[in-house]
Amino acid sequence: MLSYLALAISGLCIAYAVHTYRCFNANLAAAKQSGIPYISMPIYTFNRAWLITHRLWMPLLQLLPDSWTNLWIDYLLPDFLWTKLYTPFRDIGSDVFLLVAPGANTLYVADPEAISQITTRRNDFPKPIWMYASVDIYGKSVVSTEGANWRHHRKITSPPFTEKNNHLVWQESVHQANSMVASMVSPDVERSGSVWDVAAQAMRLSLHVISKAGFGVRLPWPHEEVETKIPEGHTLSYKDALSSLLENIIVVMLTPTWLLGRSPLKIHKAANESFLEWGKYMRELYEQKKAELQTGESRDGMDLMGALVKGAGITGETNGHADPEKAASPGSKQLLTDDEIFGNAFVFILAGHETAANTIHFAMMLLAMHPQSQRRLQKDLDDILGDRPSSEWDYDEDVPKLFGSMCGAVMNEELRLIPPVVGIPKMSTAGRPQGLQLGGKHVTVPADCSVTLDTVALHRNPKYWPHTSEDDLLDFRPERWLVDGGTHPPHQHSDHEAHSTEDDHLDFDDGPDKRPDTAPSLFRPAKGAYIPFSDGYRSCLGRRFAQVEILAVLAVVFKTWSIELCVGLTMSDEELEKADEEVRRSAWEQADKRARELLRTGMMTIITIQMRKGKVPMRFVKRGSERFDYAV
Ligand code: HEM
Repeated sequence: MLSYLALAISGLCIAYAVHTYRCFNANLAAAKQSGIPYISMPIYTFNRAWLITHRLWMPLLQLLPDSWTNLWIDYLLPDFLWTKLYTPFRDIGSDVFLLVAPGANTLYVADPEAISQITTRRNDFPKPIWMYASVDIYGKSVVSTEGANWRHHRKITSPPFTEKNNHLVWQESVHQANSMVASMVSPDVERSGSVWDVAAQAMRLSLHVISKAGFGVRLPWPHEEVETKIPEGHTLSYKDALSSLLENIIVVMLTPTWLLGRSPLKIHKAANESFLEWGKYMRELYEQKKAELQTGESRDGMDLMGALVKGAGITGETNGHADPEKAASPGSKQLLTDDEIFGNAFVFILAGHETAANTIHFAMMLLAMHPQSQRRLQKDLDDILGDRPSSEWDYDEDVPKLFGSMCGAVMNEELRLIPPVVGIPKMSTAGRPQGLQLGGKHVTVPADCSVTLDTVALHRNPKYWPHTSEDDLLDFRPERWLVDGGTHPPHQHSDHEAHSTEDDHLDFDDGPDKRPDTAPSLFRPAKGAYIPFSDGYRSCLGRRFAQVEILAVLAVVFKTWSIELCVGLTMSDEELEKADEEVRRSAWEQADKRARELLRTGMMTIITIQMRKGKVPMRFVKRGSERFDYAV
C-alpha cells in the first residue's frame, strides 16, 4: 500500500517537474523572440505561496554556489523593487527587461515611452484583477474590475471628484492638520517632546479627511473627544469600527468570510466585528441617501455615498434589491449592486487614506533630514500666506500658488522618491503578444506576461531628471523641481505635450481631473516619466484630492513649526544645551544616519510602502528656535 502511495507521489512530482520545465522553456523561447533583454530564474514569485513561504526557502537557496544564483537571487525577494531601485536597469543596460520564470514572464519597465503606451492601450495591457480580489471584502469596485465593468464603475464613481468638491477637501484638511499638530504639541511651548508616532498621526489625519470630505462623518482626535454613545443596534462606534477594520485589514482580506465569522481566535473575532459593524454603518448611510433621493433632498459637499446611490440609478421602486446579474446591464434599474456600492465606499477609504498619509509622514521626515529645504519651504509659505491665520487661507487664491512653490516641490519630490505604489501591475492578454515602439525599435511583449511599472526605478532614471550626480537622484532635493524660466533640462514635458496627451480621450462626463501632475511653474517631467498616481486610463481618481490634502497639511505644519530629527537616542536636552557645535552636529548626523538606514532597509509593502522595521522620532520646534540648521 505504502509503496503504491510513494509511487503515486513520485509520479506526481515527476509530472510537475516536467510541466514546470516545459513552461519554463516556452517562456524562455518567447523572451528570446521578444527583442527585450532578459534574466532567467527558477521561481515565479507573483503568487501567495511564495510570498508567504519565501523566508523559509531563501536561506537554502543562499547556500547554492554564487555562480549559479548571482544573476537572479535578489529578484526572488518581494521587496526587490525598493532595495534595488534603478540598479537592475543600469546593470542590464536597458530601461525594460524580462524576468523569465516557469510560472510566467514578467516585464519590468522604467522607460517613459513604454509606460505611455502601456497605460493608454487599456485593452492590450489590462490590470491583473486577480491581484485585487482581496480588497473586495464588501464587493467589487472601480479598483478591482476591468473592461466594460470597470468603465461602468469609473463612470459612476468619477463625478464627485470635482474642483468644487476640492474646496471641501482643502477646508477639512486645514482643520484636521491643526488638530493633528495640537495633538502632538501644545501651542505655548517652544518645542515638543519626542514624537515617535508621526506615521500613525498622519494616518489618522488622512482617515479623518476622507471620512468627513467623502462621507460627511467628522471624526474627533483623542484630545477633542466628547463622550459618544454607541448607537442602538451597534456594538462599536463608527470611529472604532473603522479604525479596528483598518487595523485588522490584512486579516479581513486574507481570511474567508465564513471562517472569520466562526473562528474562535481573538484576532478573527475583532476583525469580524469591525467588518460587520462598518458594513452596518455603510448600509445605514446608504438607506439615508436613498431616502434623501426619494424626497429630492440634496446635500452640499463631496458626498461619495450620495453619488454612488445616485449614479447607481437607485429609485424607490427598486428598493435597493437589485439582481446582481442584471445590475451592470444597460437598461436595468439599478446600475451597481448594493455590494458594489459598499465595495466602492470601502476602496475610497482604503485608497484614499494610506497613500496620502504615507506622503505626509515621509515629507515631514525628509524635511527634518534636510533643514535647509525646510527653511526654503517656510520662506515660500510666508510669501504666499503672509500673516493670515489658517481660517483665512483661500482655496482659489492660495492653492495654485502653493502648488507652484516649494510646497508643491516638496510634495512632488517626496512622491518621486517614495511613491506609495512602488510597482504598478499590468499584464499582456493571453494569446496576444504586444508590440512596443522603444526609441524607434520594435520589441514584442510576450503574451500572458506580467508587467510591472517600476515607479521607484523610473523616478530615478538619470535620463529624465535634473541631477548633479547619480547619488543626487537617490536623495531628497525638492529644489530640483524649481526651474528658472527657460532653463528646462532635456526630456522635459513641453506645455503642448502636457495638454494634448492621450488622456484627453478619457472623456467621462464630469470625469477626473486631467491636468498634469505638476504645476506649470515647476519642472515638468517627460510624459510617462513621473507616475506616482499611475497614468492613462487607470490613473488615480483621487489625485487632486490627495494633492490638495498634502499641500494643506504641509502649509499648516510648517507655517508655524519646524520639524527636527530627535537626537534623544544619543543625548538628553540638558547635555545638548551644554554641548559645543561639533558635538551637536555629530548627534544630529547620527540621527540622520539612522533615518537613512531605516529608509533603505526598514521599508516594506503590504498595501503601500511604509516604514515597518523601526520609527524615526521627530520634534516640533517653534520657528526661530531651531537647533539644527545644517545644509546637507
Ligand atoms: C498620495 C496619494 C495617492 C497616491 C500616490 C495614489 C496612487 C494611485 C495609483 C498608483 C493608482 C493606480 C493603482 C493601480 O493601477 O493598481 C491609484 C488608483 C486609484 N486611486 Fe489613488 N492615490 C492616492 C490617493 C488617492 C485618494 C485620496 C483617493 C480617493 C479619495 C484615491 C482613489 C483611487 C482610486 C479609486 C483608484 C482606482 C482608479 C481606477 O482603477 O480607475 N487615491 N492611486
